[in-house]
Amino acid sequence: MIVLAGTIGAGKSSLAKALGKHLGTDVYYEAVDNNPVLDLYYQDPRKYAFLLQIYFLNKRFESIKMAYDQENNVLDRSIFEDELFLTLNYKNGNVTKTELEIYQNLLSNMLEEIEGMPKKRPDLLVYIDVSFETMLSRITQRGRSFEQVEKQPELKAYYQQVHEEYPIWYKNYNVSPKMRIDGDLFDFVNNEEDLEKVLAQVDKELVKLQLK
Ligand SMILES: Nc1ncnc2c1ncn2[C@@H]1O[C@H](COP(=O)(O)OP(=O)(O)OP(=O)(O)O)[C@@H](O)[C@H]1O
Ligand SMILES: Nc1nc(=O)c2ncn([C@H]3C[C@H](O)[C@@H](CO)O3)c2[nH]1
Repeated sequence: MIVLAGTIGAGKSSLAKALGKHLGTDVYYEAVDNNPVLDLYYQDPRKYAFLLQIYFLNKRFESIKMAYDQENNVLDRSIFEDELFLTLNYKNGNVTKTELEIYQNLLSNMLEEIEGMPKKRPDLLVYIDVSFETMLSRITQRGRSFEQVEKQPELKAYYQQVHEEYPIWYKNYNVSPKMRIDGDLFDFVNNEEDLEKVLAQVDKELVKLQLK
């Protein structure tokens, strides 16, 4: 199991798709399309932050259970990143202390369930690192309406916070082997050569871990 990690718009879904094709495995995407809470959250984070956290956590757990039934697969964003968003929402006053504690308790219960599963943790976490400028331009380019800074200028400060938290989160992540991909340097979406280079980096790591 390979999991993709990284800030909003880093390229997780894009690389997950390419890795799935390259390795011939299924890909479990993050629940964004048909998510009934995400656009509400962007309109009113104070009202919807807790509900969105619960929604994502539940979906993430669902994907993990399905993914664990198969030998090989790729997951778009890890369950371990959810707390980063939760903590930020707490810092920003969007979730209360009680909500924070209830969520953390639920998360640790869910992680205990995962510990009981045959495959306890990912084989490899692939972290896509991008600059703040790249993050913003990718969000603009992708064009999900509720994420646009042009419409809601205050989102820029939130994106800055998310971007600042990610390197700290990655540094502290120690659940599985991990590797970093430079998402500024490699255009693995439009440039075939870059994609080959990135896939080769992942393959090299898989060989090192005796997974390929
Ligand atoms: N390395 C790259 N080079 C050029 N464009 C990229 C790269 N990675 C992603 N993109 C583009 O950036 C946008 C965001 O990519 P993607 O949806 O894969 O990000 P994500 O990390 O899954 O985002 P989110 O966390 O919001 O779901 C898309 O338009 C995609 O085509
Ligand atoms: N608040 C919050 N908590 C989460 O756990 C979480 N996971 C993803 N997202 C947002 C980021 C992108 O807009 C979009 C796609 O990644 O969904 C989240 N937002």
